[in-house]
Amino acid sequence: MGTLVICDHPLIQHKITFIRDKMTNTKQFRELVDEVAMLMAYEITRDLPLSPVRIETPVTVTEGKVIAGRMIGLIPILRAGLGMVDGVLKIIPSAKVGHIGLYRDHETLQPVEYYCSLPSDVAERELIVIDPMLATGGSANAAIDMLKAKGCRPTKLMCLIAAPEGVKAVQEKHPDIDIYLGALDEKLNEHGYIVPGLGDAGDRLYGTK
Ligand SMILES: O=P(O)(O)OC[C@H]1O[C@H](OP(=O)(O)OP(=O)(O)O)[C@H](O)[C@@H]1O
Ligand SMILES: O=c1cc[nH]c(=O)[nH]1
Ligand SMILES: [Mg+2]
Repeated sequence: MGTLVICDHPLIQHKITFIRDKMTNTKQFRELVDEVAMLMAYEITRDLPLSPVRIETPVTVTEGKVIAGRMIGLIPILRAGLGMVDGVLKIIPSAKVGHIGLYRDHETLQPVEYYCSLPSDVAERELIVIDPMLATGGSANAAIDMLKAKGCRPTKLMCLIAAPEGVKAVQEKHPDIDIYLGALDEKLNEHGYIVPGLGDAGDRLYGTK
């Protein structure tokens, strides 16, 4: 089973509280999501391998450590996943970005695919799937399915807020994936929304409702 990491650093908890607040406007919401994504990237990169390098300080020659060149790809699920990409890229600037377009049918809650564009060397990269919301888990599972079907190597799923139902669904279907969350909420409501959640992440990011 992949690991489940709740990134509950006080800064992340503080910012998620304002992200949840319905009085937070679109501009503030976007900025906060960007900041939390950046802070979560710190935790997500904790296992990056290092290699030694000899450098010269103004005082002496010494051995430092640098990231050992692991190739990473970020796969935001459109639309809402886009809101977290720039924050992660601030920490992992060499990552390439592929996009998967999925929307959740409002009646059936099933994900519907409408776009897929991946970097040419995607199969050589370790992929992090990004979406602020993990509700039923249908969208995340569909994105991971699509990547695996193309011979790619998704290893991590990064979400701002999840419902226990979504975590369980991904763990059952893709036990090889490590899940990183900013918060694990209580439940889904009868409309498939996370409670307490933050409402519709895409609409709040882009002001579409
Ligand atoms: O776990 P699930 O039950 O699949 O729900 C989560 C999905 O729902 C939202 O996308 P939405 O369908 O609202 O599309 P949008 O990002 O374009 O708003 C969210 O960003 C996830 O992709
Ligand atoms: O609570 C939810 C569930 C799915 N998608 C969202 O944007 N919010
Ligand atoms: Mg939406």
